[in-house]
Amino acid sequence: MKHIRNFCIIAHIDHGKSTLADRLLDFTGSVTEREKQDQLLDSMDLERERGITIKSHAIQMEYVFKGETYVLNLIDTPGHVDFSYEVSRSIAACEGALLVVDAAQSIQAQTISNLYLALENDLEIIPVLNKVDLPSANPEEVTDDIVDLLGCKPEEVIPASAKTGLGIGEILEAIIERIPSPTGDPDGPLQALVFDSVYNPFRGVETYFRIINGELKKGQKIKFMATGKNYDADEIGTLKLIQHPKQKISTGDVGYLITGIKDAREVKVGDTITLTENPSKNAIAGFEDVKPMVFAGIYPVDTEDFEELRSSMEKLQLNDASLVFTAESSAALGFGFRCGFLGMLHMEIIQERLEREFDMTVITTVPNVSYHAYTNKNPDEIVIVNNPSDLPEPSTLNRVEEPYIKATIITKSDFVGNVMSLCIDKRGEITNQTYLTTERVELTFDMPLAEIVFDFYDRLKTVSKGYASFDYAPIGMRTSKLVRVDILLNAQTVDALSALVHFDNAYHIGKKMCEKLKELIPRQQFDIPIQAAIGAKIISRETIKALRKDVTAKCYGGDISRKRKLLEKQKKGKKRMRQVGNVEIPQQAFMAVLKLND
Ligand SMILES: Nc1nc2c(ncn2[C@@H]2O[C@H](COP(=O)(O)OP(=O)(O)OP(=O)(O)O)[C@@H](O)[C@H]2O)c(=O)[nH]1
Repeated sequence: MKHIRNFCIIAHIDHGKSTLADRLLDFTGSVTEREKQDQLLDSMDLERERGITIKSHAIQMEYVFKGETYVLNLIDTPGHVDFSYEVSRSIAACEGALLVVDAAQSIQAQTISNLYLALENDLEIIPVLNKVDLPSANPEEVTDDIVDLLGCKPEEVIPASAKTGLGIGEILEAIIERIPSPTGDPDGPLQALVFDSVYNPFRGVETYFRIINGELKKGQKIKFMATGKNYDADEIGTLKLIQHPKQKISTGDVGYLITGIKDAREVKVGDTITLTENPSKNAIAGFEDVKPMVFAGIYPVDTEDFEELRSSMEKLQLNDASLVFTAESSAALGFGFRCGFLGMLHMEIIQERLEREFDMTVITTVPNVSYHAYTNKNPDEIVIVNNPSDLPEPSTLNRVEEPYIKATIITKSDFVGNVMSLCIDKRGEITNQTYLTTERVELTFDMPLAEIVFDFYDRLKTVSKGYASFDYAPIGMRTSKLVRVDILLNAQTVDALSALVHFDNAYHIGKKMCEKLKELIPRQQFDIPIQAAIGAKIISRETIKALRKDVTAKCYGGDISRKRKLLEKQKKGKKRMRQVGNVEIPQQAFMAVLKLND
């Protein structure tokens, strides 16, 4: 145990976490030339393309320092706010963290939020000033920022370049000297923290764990404490670039476990593994069942593909336990699924995977958050509203609560005004404003999560010219005055276009929706009225004019009454069309509410 170090790397997106991890692997000789590939840890294709680490993985290195061999377990953490629970569990499996800060960009929102997670878990922080090779690097100033943030000494900050390899030796030395070795009772009952799991189509779910107390031997009967299920530890081992099967894994170490589980949902991140015989009394604190934050409908473009979509979604769920879905039907779109996602990025990933891996063409409806509604009949009973159409009738509605977040934004002082007006426009209430330096300001807001779902990132980028970083954490439900704005096309409500919005914005949003839909829906053979309504009350109207065939074209000369007759006839025809005619709505129209400000 004395020779084990468990650490993670925390950083803002693009500050060089993956590159640094690669350099550490190189330096410790953990990778052979043949295995060398850029960004080794990002194994999913999608991850590599997007250049972000979606799932956390772990890797073991060995390093000889002062004549002794140390085992260094690097636990990789995902870099996006959607996966912050996984970050928190990875952090809980470590004793130390490298805090990587880009020498050109300095501290950003995610640097801070991840740092807080690490400090909550009493991790030893090793600050690394990365990218010092960049011409735009500003090492002195950024070192000062780090010193201010951590209250450390300037000489504790390690200047490095994950690109050139500068400082990597110092970083490894600091990991060994500054990060404490694991503590724990090797003879106690087994307690192993699950910090990640990966689906392998051939071997089933691979569980990654860190042993807090006790030891695990191959073949033992084990129990997952949160799910209460028992399995055999068919294979255990340590994770190098490939898996190394072992007979035993002991206190303080990190490893993988294969039990033949075929469904990712049976292995929950944050769960505690113990032995079926002589189990631990307590589970490790901090387990949460992650709940989806954002919901949207996913429908097959061709209604006949519904069953195929179902089987694709089921397969996706086998390897992504955070995806949830239930069948639903929409009057407008037919049969489909209401899906729950961890956040907007997760939603995009699922949509993309459906299209790439399963060759499905799908329509996604406007994402929304999960609301709590209460009716007058049962004011204490929560009605969960994951779909705007589930909102009880306004007349029976007692109140609605919506999820709120604490948003942290770091920006340049020049943009404080812009960022503030954006956040206030998004129903945010400012709670704090701190000047990190004379140039850089940290703003915190309490904001409805729903407003983040609606085009927040893009607008933040625009108003700050790209100089703002953003992170958030949920802070619970708050009562809000929410109403459902329905959209009627051809006097028929299109349920898939409904949105829950704040009462004060409803008229404005309804009007904009109608205008946007008018742009997006192609003209057809008949007039299409577009209306926005709250309950029975129409609040806005636009009309998509028909592509009118000029029936009078052939009728040159002649008298006016004949022309009129033809026009009357044409009108009648159109009326029939209106009744039976199906308005063709393009996919963008379902997302129109997200793009009202374009
Ligand atoms: N010049 C220079 N570029 C670097 C250095 N370290 C990383 N980069 C570059 O910075 C970009 C982002 O690096 P990544 O390692 O992908 O960043 P990351 O923090 O892992 O990003 P996420 O996984 O998205 O959180 C890449 O283009 C790297 O090549 C460095 O020390 N110097």
